[in-house]
Amino acid sequence: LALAATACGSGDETGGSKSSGELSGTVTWWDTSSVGSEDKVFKKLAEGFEKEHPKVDVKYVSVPFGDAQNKFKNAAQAGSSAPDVIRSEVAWTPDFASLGYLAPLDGTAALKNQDDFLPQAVASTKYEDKTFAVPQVIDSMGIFYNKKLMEKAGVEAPTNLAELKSVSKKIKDKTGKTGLYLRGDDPYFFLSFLYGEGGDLVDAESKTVTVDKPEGVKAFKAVKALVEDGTAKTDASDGWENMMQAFKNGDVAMMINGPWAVADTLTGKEFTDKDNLGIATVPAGSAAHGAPQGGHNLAVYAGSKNLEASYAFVEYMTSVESQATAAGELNLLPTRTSAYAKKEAVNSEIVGFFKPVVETAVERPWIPEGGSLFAPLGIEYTKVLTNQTTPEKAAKTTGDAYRKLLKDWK
Ligand SMILES: C[C@H]1O[C@H](O[C@H]2[C@H](O)[C@@H](O)[C@@H](O[C@H]3[C@H](O)[C@@H](O)[C@@H](O[C@H]4[C@H](O)[C@@H](O)[C@@H](O)O[C@@H]4CO)O[C@@H]3CO)O[C@@H]2CO)[C@H](O)[C@H](O)[C@@H]1N[C@H]1C[C@@H](CO)[C@H](O)[C@@H](O)[C@@H]1O
Repeated sequence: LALAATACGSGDETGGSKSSGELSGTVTWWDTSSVGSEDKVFKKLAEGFEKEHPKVDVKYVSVPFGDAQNKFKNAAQAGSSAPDVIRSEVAWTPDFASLGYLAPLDGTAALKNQDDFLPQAVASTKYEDKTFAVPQVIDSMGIFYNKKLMEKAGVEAPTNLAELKSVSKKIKDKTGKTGLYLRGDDPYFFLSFLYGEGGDLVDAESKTVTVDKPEGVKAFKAVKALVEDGTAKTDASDGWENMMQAFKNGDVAMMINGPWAVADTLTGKEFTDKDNLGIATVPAGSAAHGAPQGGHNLAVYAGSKNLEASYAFVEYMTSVESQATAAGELNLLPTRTSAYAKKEAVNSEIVGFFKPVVETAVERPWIPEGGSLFAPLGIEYTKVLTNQTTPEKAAKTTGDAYRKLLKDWK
């Protein structure tokens, strides 16, 4: 497969699979999973596919989550160097599908036992009644806590914002540590507070922007107060690194995060005994209680020259067995109902905790613009947390930006 090795596209030179039915050629796969923890497991799964299809060469390419969406759009638009398969985050999928960059999968080998998938995971793979991706992982958020630190302070995991404040005060008094690390450079970490005040970014049903309603202002006030009263610490940049270091080193007792953070968390000195990691549902706000739905799908590039092998690869990587492996080795949540019955998933406390959480996670509008709502929100969210704007202005500015993005929405 020397040719395949040089193929930067989708195995044009090898022309893909022969009609003989035996799959062959190259499948280039852009994987956005975390390097150093998740990527090892997914690479190994891809090698398993190659063993089953010795004439197929999977070219594994690790692409950082923050770069992949635009990198794929640019490559697909240029019609060259786009991968055959992309790990497409739930909000990217309708965006790519609306641009015609994804192969419809209905009736192909990529889609097996479709009704085995969780309906809320399937939702982000549909566009104009066609299926453009296969759900790989689903996730939501919870409050991670350091049991030893909590015990030392004589406190339990907080169930609402008032308790979050009082628990953090006791932690500070008894251990000198800050209660919560609140990620300030990624607005996804604001959503559970927005839902907690009974708010949301938009209401897709009625095509109404809702982030600038009173509930949105209250949510911005709530997170501002957490930082101002010392309950939480935050950063305007390098939030992921700072949050993970602070929690892994025991500099903070709690962080709000998701299953994708577990593998990395367990490498922290505070969690060599993994039983020291506790996870509870996010704290409720003054009006409601909710966590966002996230996750990733596998999609096939519409211009792939090796569709058959790509379909088979996607099916393999989203199969019950592959999902059980990801659950067992990385505590990631399957998107197939049947995978939750596999022993790897049953034996994962984290999967057991998050299953009901993802089942009740707040649905997001799977519209092409859905992902674009985060950039303007992120700017205002970070400015609120660093005292560069007021909650009222942040809500209004974000709402105005949304109405420019979402034509004819109220
Ligand atoms: C700003 C971005 O807003 C949105 O993203 C939302 C997202 O929709 C939310 O769902 C949520 O994602 C969860 C995610 O569900 C959750 O699984 C986890 O992901 C783990 C993986 O699990 C882990 O394996 C590993 O990969 O690492 C992943 C990340 O840790 O955590 C994610 C949240 O971090 O939150 C995202 C917002 O962050 C847009 O969609 C864009 O992404 C946009 N960025 C663009 C911006 C363009 C220029 O403006 C720039 O030019 C473009 O190139 C950039 O793409």
